[in-house]
Amino acid sequence: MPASAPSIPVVLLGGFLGSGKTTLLARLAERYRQQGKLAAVILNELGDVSFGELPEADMPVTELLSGCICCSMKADLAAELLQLADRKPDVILVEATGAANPLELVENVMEASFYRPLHLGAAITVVDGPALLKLRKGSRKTFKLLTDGIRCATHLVLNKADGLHPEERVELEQLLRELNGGAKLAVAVRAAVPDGWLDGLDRSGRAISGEELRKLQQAPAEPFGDAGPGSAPLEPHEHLLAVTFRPDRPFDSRAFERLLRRLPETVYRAKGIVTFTDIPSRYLVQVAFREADFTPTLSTAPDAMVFIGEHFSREELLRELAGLE
Ligand SMILES: Nc1nc2c(ncn2[C@@H]2O[C@H](COP(=O)(O)OP(=O)(O)OP(=O)(O)O)[C@@H](O)[C@H]2O)c(=O)[nH]1
Repeated sequence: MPASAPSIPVVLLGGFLGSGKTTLLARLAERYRQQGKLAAVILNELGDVSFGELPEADMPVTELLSGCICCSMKADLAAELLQLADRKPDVILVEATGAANPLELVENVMEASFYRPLHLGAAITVVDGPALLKLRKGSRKTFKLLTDGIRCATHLVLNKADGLHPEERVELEQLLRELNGGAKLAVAVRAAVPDGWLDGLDRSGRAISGEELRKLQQAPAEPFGDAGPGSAPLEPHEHLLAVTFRPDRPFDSRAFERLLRRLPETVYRAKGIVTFTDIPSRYLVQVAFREADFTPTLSTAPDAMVFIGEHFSREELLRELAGLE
């Protein structure tokens, strides 16, 4: 590698399932487009299908499906980063799965930087405010995944502020500052972060150093919550389950909505494309913590839904879904 080769910033977008990573990614991609910069994108999904949630844009987009770039697809991430670096984009945006172990991710990007002129420009963690309030009383492993993500960020977005009471917002801002006082914090609705927050996002100045990373890995327990002490060594996220359903035929929209409302609370995320018998358009369906969004779509991808969560029965869910048809 020539010593003078300009280093390409890698911007990591992490955050728990459904927190708003893709929403932020679309905003960042649009910002770079307006600036006449080439952004390359790596999208990672735990499930084996993707639903084209990014708006059409003239940029290289690579999808890594059926695994997580923090662990099982670590080598795929490295290979993609190296290949993309050879195309010399101005920035590489990497959207992780909502289940990724953030510290592993940071480490994996840093490893790739040994082989090509690239560096970790920023590690953004998007936090779903209302979900964080729920999850701190829930599963310990999931809460730890969330707080690890908050701790290792250079930039934090407290998203879905539209679902927070003012006092909850203050409480969460305080929690985020306690967990990571050094990160640049933005409070946002639909990941609409202020311009100032984005300035210098891809600069090489503030990135996590190896020493900081080691400190994070030894970080002490969470300051509050029912999750209990969190100083145990990093755990994988195998407790999270992803189930894909591919319907053979369209079904009734009302029965589907009823099914979504009946899902266990621990099915944190569901998304997909479906065709209904009683409505003409096909729909992109997004469910995050029981908040459902239906958007008409012109996608030609086949119908499929992915459900991600913990402590739920794959068989029971698939049986209920099959009952819709
Ligand atoms: N109410 C509300 N909904 C939001 C906000 N930001 C995003 N959403 C919705 O939350 C859902 C998930 O948003 P995404 O951007 O797809 O989240 P994600 O983190 O990329 O999701 P995964 O990668 O699947 O984990 C979508 O239905 C969004 O429209 C927000 O600030 N407020």
